Amino acid sequence: MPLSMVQSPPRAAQELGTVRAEGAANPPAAEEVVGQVRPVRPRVAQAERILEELKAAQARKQASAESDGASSSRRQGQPNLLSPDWIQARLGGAGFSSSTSSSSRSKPSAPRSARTASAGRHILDEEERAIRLTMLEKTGPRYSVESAAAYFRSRQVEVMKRRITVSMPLVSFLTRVVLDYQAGKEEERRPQRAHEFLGIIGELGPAFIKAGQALSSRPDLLPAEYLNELQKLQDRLPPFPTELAFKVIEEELGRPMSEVFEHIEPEPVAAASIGQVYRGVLKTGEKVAVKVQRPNCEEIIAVDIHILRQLSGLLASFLRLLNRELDLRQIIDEFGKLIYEEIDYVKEADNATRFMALFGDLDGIFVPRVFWKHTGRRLLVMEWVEGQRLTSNDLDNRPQLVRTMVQCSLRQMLEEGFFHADPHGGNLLATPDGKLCYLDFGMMSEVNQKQRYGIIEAVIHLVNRDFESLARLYVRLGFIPQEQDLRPIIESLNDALPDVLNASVSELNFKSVIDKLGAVFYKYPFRLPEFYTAILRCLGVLEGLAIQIDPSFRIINDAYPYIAGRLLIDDAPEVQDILEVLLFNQGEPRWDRLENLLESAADSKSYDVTLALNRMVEYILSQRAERLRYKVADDIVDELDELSSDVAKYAAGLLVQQAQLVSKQTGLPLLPPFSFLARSIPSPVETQAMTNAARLLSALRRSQGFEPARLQPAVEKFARNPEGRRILLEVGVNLAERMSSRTIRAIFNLSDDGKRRTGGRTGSR
Ligand SMILES: Nc1ncnc2c1ncn2[C@@H]1O[C@H](COP(=O)(O)OP(=O)(O)OP(=O)(O)O)[C@@H](O)[C@H]1O
Repeated sequence: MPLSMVQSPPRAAQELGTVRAEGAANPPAAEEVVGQVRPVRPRVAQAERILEELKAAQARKQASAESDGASSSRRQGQPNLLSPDWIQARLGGAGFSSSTSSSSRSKPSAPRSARTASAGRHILDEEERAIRLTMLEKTGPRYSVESAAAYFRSRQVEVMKRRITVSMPLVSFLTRVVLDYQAGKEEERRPQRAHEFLGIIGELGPAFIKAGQALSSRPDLLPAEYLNELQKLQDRLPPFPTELAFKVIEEELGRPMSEVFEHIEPEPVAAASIGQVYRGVLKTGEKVAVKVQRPNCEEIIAVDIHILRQLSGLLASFLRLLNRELDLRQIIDEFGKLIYEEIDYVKEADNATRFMALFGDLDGIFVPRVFWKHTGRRLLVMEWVEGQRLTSNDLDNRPQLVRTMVQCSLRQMLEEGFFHADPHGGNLLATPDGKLCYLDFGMMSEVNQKQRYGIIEAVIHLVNRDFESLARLYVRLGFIPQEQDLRPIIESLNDALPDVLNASVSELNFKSVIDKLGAVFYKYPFRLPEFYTAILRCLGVLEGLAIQIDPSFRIINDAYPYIAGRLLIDDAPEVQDILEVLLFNQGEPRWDRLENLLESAADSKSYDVTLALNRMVEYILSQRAERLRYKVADDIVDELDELSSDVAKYAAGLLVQQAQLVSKQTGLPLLPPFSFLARSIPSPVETQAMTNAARLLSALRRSQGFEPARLQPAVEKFARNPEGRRILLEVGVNLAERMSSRTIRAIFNLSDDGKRRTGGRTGSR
């Protein structure tokens, strides 16, 4: 693969950056750019001196705080040592903005909790990050169509050569597919063509490999055969020469490597499309992983995206012949933004720092620390982690590691909304002390609160096979256009999923659900946002990895209890909306679903049943449940009435049975009242109402946080509320009425079959 196809001048990336920063229509000539020197060197010494001062001051501050128990430094008028302003002032302030604004694309600085969360081990990371950012270029590489166009205007010949290399295999491939289509053989030949496509993409270099990987999780764009082939794309390329890597390291450090590293092994431990990783030791003694970007990586990627955009019209006309209408430019631009994030190692370091702050202290999780002081846009220095691959047979705690991995991923996606979107085997290690270590923070994804609720809702509808609600949710989330007729989609979902979902929750294989859903996404005009495809990919990868370790593993087995627990304890209005859709059908309670939810949630560690019951009380008393609560109360009366009658009959039947046994063993006649009861009471059989109640009680008892005493405040709250009192009174009176009428009927031996309710829990099953 001609990686060096576009040989740019040494500072071409900087030039791209210059054009970006200035938004100039005419790019500066390459020679002018080569002459630019970044003001890194003098600042290194200066900033390091400041860092030393800062560390010393920090130590003094801590010591004084420990001795007098107060943060006296502030009171004595000392500056806030962490403030970017202070750092900037010490640097002379020339043209550098504050740490957080110095990179407009960077995530906000790791939250303060980062320091408390990972206290001790990483106390100075944030300060080092702030200092380091003042030394780096203001912004990292940023995807800009205009800047690329301006840059490549003066490099037409190189672009043309690359364009021929790229377009030949792509156009010839698409021609073959169109011919298949016209011959009515496209579906039949799809697996073969998908395989050819994989070969072509793999040969075209980093931008295409990354694009192929991104496409592999886009069921709305490609059929399953292509997705499956593209998922095999190996992000492994032959390593580039170590001398070049060391050159990049020195450029990024702004000084000789020997000033920072005691030693770096000459052979990389891994080489991927964007960079390669070396193992080394810092002068200060720490073992580190040194990730170095391929030389000219930004230009290699920029030219390919530029060419893809140029070819988009032609490619789209091929797709039209296949009856696919796609906005290729928009898709390419989305991809461009993603890949540009990946080639900025400061962004990756930011991700790692943020990830550590959020998850580094969780039980069983390890996140390596970033050495900010030595990290740059093309160089990432991280703590070296000794560990084995998760799939290694030598590990004896693999099932535990899998559970930790799944629980941590769910927490990332559904609680914090910041998740590792590429948790494959190479990015997860098992450490010698039994922890799960995450590596490679280049591909992270974010989900906002609303989207998180959307995911929870989608899983709930899927598990309950409520495809109508699922389709409506997709419209609400903007995956399907508003005007789309939903009936065929609901039908397709129904047709596609019953086989899969007929399995019990514990047998449900997530990959097959994704595949079947994917077929529907492909057939109808779905446009899936990045967060959703990232989640599907992440869950699919997790399940695949987990199954390698434990073939019986089903991700939904761990995910559903977690989601059920979240639903029951979260009091956000969005969650109440989901619960209403789930638990009521046109005002009729669906008790079986509540029961399933409570049962599933019982297996979740992050769920507290007392909290859930309190939430239910609050909900029932709330304004929004006004129309539902009396229906709920009626059903409870039915249920208790039926249950008490069944239990009484069962107990009486049991007594009679025992008496009959004794009479048989002793030869004595059956005495009253047993002789009387034996005529009217059938032998004891556990009824549906009793089974349900037993299941419910057992689920409550096994739930985290179940303590009857803790329920008291909720009960009191209910009883003190006027509406609650009215409901209690109504339940009490109705129940008493039913019971007395039942007793009278029993005494006079009248049948009560006609009185049995038809609705309620058992009735709605
Ligand atoms: N901190 C570390 N400690 C030990 N090994 C590491 C560390 N970081 C990276 N590695 C090794 O280098 C390999 C590649 O690292 P990483 O995944 O970060 O690179 P990449 O270029 O982004 O690759 P890809 O995206 O294909 O996974 C890892 O699979 C691991 O073997």
